[in-house]
Amino acid sequence: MDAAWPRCLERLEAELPAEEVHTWLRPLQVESHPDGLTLYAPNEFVVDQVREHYLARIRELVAHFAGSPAAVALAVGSLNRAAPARASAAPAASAGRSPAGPEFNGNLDPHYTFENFVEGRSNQLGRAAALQVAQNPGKAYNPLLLYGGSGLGKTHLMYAAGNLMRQNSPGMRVMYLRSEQFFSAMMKSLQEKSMDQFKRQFQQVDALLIDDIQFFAGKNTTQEEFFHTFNALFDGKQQIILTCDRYPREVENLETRLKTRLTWGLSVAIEPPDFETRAAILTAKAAERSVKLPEDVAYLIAKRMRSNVRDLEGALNTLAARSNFMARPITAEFAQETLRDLLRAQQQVVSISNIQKTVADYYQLRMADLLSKRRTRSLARPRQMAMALSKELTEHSLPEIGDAFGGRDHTTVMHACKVVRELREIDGKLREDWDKLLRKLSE
Ligand SMILES: Nc1ncnc2c1ncn2[C@@H]1O[C@H](COP(=O)(O)OP(=O)(O)OP(=O)(O)O)[C@@H](O)[C@H]1O
Repeated sequence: MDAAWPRCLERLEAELPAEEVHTWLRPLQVESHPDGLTLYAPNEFVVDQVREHYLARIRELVAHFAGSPAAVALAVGSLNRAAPARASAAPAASAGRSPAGPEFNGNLDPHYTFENFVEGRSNQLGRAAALQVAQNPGKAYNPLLLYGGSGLGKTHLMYAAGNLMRQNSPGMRVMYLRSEQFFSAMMKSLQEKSMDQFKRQFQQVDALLIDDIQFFAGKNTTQEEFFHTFNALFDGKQQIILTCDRYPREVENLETRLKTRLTWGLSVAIEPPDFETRAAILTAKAAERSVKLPEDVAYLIAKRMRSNVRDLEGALNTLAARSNFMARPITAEFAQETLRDLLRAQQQVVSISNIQKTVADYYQLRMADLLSKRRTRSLARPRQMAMALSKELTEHSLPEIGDAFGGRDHTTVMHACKVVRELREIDGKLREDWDKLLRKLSE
């Protein structure tokens, strides 16, 4: 019976999307008996999801691998200790919360930590804020809201904060939920008239981490419920960490009072990583997976793929798999060949003229002025920005960029890149302009 579960899980991994396995099945702990298994889930949401969507298939597979009929039971709890019956769970005032229940021990992926998060200018603030919160939960910033485009590391930072909180205080009850999970659990509780129980779960946590709250847009009942949950946690000084794909005030169909609450604490933007950070992420991920990725290949991919970190990882995975499969080392040529379509698709996005137009629009200048020989400051700085962006975002050489800017010398372009790089360090406004332009051009 002991071997049945790992084999069953392996089969389910082949049958189901990785995310489902990761969210619902991997957190389960298994206890085998002579006549079957008990699967312990970290909380009731997981029990419900597993029962509803996977239990029948799990039963089939366990019977198959055990070679005999087998009973499969589901329960909230862990191998060491089953959870007390729900009804006896103490309603929680902050100070009087009961000791850590096993129902709060799951759903955080331990793989995502601060150690394996690569820091760069695009995520420096977010990382620092998440670290602060993890070290002083409920005290530093509440709520902490991380916002920004898809695949930029928001969830990674959120997990890292949760994992560090648990590492620092092993009894700490940290609950991670994607907004969809909050929504479906709430709907179910409404149907079953068990809202008290639903609410109690949140009152008992020390930290609640909710991912992708833009999902609440247009769902009024969920927003209402979340609003109350939020207030109760906030009043109890329980830490709240949230992520959103944009600044909450820009999310349509989100109640104003909720938008206000969400930004009460600290809101930090996570920006697309710059070239150096992209290369460092690739190198770190390759090392983590023992993939031999030469520096020039890391630079090649980082230069061309600017959209998000998830795509970078995808490119690395593709390279590693093909290199393994074909028993060929990863070289620049191999990478060009393997990632040809992917790189071409990315490269088409930005041309120098596209950059010039975007910069001219941004600073409300005419193209002709941007490309002219006039050197007034109001023109010179935007021109330097456009040149530096062309170097950052395209494959063109310095002389080619000079040519495209009204026939300027390549040393002028080099100087522009240097000026912009230095100013980005000391001039907040210019840094903001740079980030906004990068974002516009990477969309
Ligand atoms: N700075 C970084 N260092 C290391 N890995 C990173 C970094 N940024 C992102 N990643 C990785 O990129 C992948 C996508 O990140 P994550 O899931 O956190 O993105 P997200 O911003 O939450 O996106 P979404 O809004 O789509 O959920 C993860 O595998 C994560 O580990």
